Amino acid sequence: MKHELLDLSPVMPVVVVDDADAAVGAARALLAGGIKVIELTLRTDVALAAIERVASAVPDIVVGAGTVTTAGQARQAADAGASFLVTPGCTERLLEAASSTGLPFLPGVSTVSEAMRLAEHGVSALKFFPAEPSGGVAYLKAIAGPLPSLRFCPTGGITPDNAPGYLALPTVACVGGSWLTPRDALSAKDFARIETLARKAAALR
Ligand SMILES: O=C(O)C(=O)C[C@H](O)[C@H](O)COP(=O)(O)O
Repeated sequence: MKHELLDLSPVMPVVVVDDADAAVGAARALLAGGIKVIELTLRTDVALAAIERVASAVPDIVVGAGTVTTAGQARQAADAGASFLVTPGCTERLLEAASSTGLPFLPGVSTVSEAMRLAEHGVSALKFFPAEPSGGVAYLKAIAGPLPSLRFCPTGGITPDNAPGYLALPTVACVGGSWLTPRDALSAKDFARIETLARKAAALR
């Protein structure tokens, strides 16, 4: 993944959508709040349709696919118009499939060896997942120490309160989190609330 994509916003919103229309509204609200990127997770049946809709209806936001766990999903996300792929972990097959899409790829890692293995394949931007359960800021500091050329997007358990601690690390480009798009706000189509959360998140760095 090109580091520039991670530099678009201090927070990568991780969004679980049940409705493609709500995804479009959420993307517009995030953008209005100053967040220029959105990760739509392939956790629901409508996710691919939502990626397609957001990519065409909100061209100013960079839309990626999250929770990509199989080679088939990597191809489907690319076909739907995703601009990047995020995975919670990585396998040989997934790495191959993601590489063959030509899309920027942000694979999840939580150990030094996983990070080193991906670095051998030329992947230098990594999702640190699950960030808080794995050991948080102190743990990331320790694993990033011997790998100073890598950059991380910690995700999993990140909140507005603990985000600044991660963002202060030189190896952290941005953090990922679902708190900008609460499920109840999405289902109520409360986009004003999402915009307010986005504005606060955009000001984190
Ligand atoms: O779906 C994926 O690919 C994941 O890696 C999991 C998500 O990143 C986390 O669910 C977001 O974590 P929270 O901000 O703690 O809700």
